[in-house]
Amino acid sequence: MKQEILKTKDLIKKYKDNIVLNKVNITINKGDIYGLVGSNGAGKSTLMNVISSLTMKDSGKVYLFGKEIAQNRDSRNRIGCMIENPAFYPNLSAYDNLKYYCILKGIIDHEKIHEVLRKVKLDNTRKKKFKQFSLGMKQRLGIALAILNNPDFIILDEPINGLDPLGISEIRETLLQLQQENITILISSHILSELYLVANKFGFLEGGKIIKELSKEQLDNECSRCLSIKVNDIKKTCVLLEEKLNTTNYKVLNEQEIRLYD
Ligand SMILES: Nc1ncnc2c1ncn2[C@@H]1O[C@H](COP(=O)(O)OP(=O)(O)OP(=O)(O)O)[C@@H](O)[C@H]1O
Repeated sequence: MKQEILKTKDLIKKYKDNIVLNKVNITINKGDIYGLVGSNGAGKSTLMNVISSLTMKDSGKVYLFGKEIAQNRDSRNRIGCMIENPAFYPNLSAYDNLKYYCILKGIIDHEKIHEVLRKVKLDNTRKKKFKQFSLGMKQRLGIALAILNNPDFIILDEPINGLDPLGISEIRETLLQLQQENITILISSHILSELYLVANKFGFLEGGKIIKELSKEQLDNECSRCLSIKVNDIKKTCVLLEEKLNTTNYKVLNEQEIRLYD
C-alpha cells in the first residue's frame, strides 16, 4: 500500500456564516501530483492554507505523513509552499532573492541556492532582475523557494495560471523532475485542461465540497465519449453487444447500467 502523505477528514472552515470548506476529505499518496480543481471561490486556497497551517480550521482533521498536524508540528518543516504570489524584490536577481530567504529561514549552505535554481532551470539567469522575468520564470522562482528547505511535500497554489503552453510545459517538466526525486505535490488550478497536463490524481472542489476524487485513468474514462445504457437484463445485453454488435468495448457499471465506448 502506498504511503499516505496527506489526508483530511471532514475538514470544515467557516468565515462567519460562510462555510468555505464543507467536510473536505482528500487523500494524497507518496509520489502523487495531485491536482485540486475548482472555479474561483471554490475554496482551493483556503484548503491549502489550512493544510499548511496558515489558516485555522474550525473542525475536522489534517494528517500529514501519517500523523495529525495538531500533534506533530515537525511535519510543517517537511512542507514547502507557494500560496499566493511570494514576495520577491523586483530589483534583485533570482540568486539574491533566494539568498534573502535563506537568511530568513536560517539556511547557511548557500550552495543550496544553486541547486534549487538548477532544478527549476533558472541557473542561467545570472544578474537578470526579477522584474525582467517572464511570468513562467517568476512562477518557477516561487517553486525554487518552496523547495529551498528540502521538503517532502510541496503545495503550489495556481502556479500555471495565465501561462502559455511553453510556460506550462516548463512547469510540468520541473514538477515531473521533483516527483522523480520523491517529492509529493499538491497543485491547484481552475482550469482542468491545464492541470490534466501535470497531475496524476484529481480532486474536484465545488462550493467548498469535494464532489469527486479521480485518478487520471478514471478521469479519462469519465471523459471519454460513451453511450450510457440502462437495461433490465445485464447478461442478455452483454451477449447482444458481443454477438450482434461485435464489440467488447463496454463496461458494466452495475446491475442496470452499461457504458458502451464504441
Ligand atoms: N480571509 C477571509 N475572510 C472571509 N472570507 C474569505 C477569506 N478568505 C477567503 N474567503 C472566502 O472563502 C471562499 C473561498 O475562497 P478561496 O480563496 O479559498 O477560493 P479559491 O478556490 O482559491 O478561489 P480563487 O481561484 O479565486 O483563488 C470565497 O468565498 C472567499 O470570499
